[in-house]
Amino acid sequence: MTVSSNIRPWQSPEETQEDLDWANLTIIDLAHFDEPGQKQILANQLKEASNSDGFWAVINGGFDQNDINEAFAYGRSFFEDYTEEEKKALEVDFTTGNYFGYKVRGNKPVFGTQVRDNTETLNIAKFTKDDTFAEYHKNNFIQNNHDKLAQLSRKVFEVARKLFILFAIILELDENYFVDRHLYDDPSDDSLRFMKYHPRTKEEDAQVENIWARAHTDFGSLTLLFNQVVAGLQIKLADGEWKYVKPVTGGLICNIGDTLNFWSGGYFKTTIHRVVRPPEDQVNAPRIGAFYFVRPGDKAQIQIAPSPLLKRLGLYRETEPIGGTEYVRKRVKDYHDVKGYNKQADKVFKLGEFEVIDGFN
Ligand SMILES: O=C(O)CCC(=O)C(=O)O
Ligand SMILES: [Fe+2]
Repeated sequence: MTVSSNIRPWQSPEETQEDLDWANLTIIDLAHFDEPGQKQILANQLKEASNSDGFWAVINGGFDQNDINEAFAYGRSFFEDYTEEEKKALEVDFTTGNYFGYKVRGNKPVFGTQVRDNTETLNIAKFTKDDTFAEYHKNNFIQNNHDKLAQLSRKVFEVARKLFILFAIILELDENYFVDRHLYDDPSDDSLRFMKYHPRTKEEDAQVENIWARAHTDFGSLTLLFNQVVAGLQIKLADGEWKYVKPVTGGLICNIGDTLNFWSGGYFKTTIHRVVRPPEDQVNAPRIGAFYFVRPGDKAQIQIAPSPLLKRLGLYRETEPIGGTEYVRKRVKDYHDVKGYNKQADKVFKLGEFEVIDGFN
């Protein structure tokens, strides 16, 4: 067994010198969140972002660039310090629709070619008070770093909790409307994710239109991405143009997923995004990703929130509630329990009145 209580420090790769077409992300500074009057100010800023690009960056939510580098150091340790056998001790079983554990690289062909996907992924379930997900923590990496990962998972969730308060304020709901539906200690398929992209050759990438992660929207309520220095993540703006997400030192890049979009009657935008082959000066840099995905669980019934704002805007209607976990598992299964990653352009995923476009060109 590889014991790695000594995690090697992470050296952030150099930023690209290429002049890429960057998106203008709003920066939400949480430094003064708890001071009187601040939440309303931040809610106004977030309203703009969530209503237009659906992506923004958070700073001072308890993370600085050192904390972010530390998270990357843990991610790298999993991918590089553990054997295939140790990693596979906890392998994802997509037939169940839960996405906990390890997904090997290259398990599926892309766009009907011979080229295979280039990502290794580890999804770490929550560390709740009742240890609800203990069975999904059974691998050497998680065991060796249990307390640290538990701390990291809760700490990043705290940023999401603050954002949920702002979303409720925007919709003129009780401040805890979304907080109560996304409690860390309630069971839900949230995950702290580490991901590693393995560069392919130029020729291989050309066969799959240089796509490293096909266009999609995120399944859950909120996604937080630890500042990614290696360019490649692109968002699709309302005018159809793709823009790169620029690194934000010390920032967490956040975006709205399909469930929060539904909860808000479509008011909070869920933005299509993808990952393309990085620029040539970064293509061989290690592209490790660290994320937190917040997803509704059993206690969260997804339905359009009875928001005064949505009512005024004509976006409110009564909807039949959908169980959070039921939705998440069906969606994961539908997306991943397949023979290959194809475009499936305009394919629709439907559960009750909840419809999501699930494939894009
Ligand atoms: O790796 C990235 O930059 C984004 C990946 C992503 O969109 C996802 O895993 O949902
Ligand atoms: Fe995504």
